Amino acid sequence: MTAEIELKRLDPRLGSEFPLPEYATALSAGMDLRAMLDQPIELAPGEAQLVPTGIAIHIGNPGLCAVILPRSGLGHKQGLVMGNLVGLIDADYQGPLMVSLWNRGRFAITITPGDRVAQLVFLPVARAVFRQVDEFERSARGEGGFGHTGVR
Ligand SMILES: O=c1ccn([C@H]2C[C@H](O)[C@@H](COP(=O)(O)OP(=O)(O)OP(=O)(O)O)O2)c(=O)[nH]1
Ligand SMILES: [Mg+2]
Repeated sequence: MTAEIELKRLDPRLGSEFPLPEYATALSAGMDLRAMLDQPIELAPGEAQLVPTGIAIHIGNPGLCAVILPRSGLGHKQGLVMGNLVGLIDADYQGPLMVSLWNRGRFAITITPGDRVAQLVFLPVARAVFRQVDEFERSARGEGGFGHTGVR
């Protein structure tokens, strides 16, 4: 499925010095977001900083949202992940798209302007309308949860 999404280029270096976010391969689910910093920053172990991506998007469709996820290489090898674990972009958000970069590792990480630091994934959303009931029709799981099926 493809979806047309409005995008504003907030940083003029995008589309000139650096490409705008794009899918790297035909079937990529995420497109990388760049750290559009004025100068390099160093994230000390444990530190988080809010970094602009240089774009704004307006999804404008109640059936869609976007999430900002770590890149697996940076997240696993360097410990560069999101300070909010996952960023959720509402369909009515029109502000600058920001990434919270958190160094969860043990060594300082330097981020250079234009580095691809996270990825943006568009997802379908179901909007719930709650219907209050007194009892649920019994399901196979019932109230079991939190590991009640064991590990093996
Ligand atoms: O990593 C992120 C997470 C969120 N946002 C923007 C888009 C999102 O629609 C908005 C609000 O996010 P959220 O609802 O998760 O944050 P909140 O703390 O509940 O803020 P608000 O009170 O504005 O809803 O902030 C980002 O730019 N980057
Ligand atoms: Mg909110």
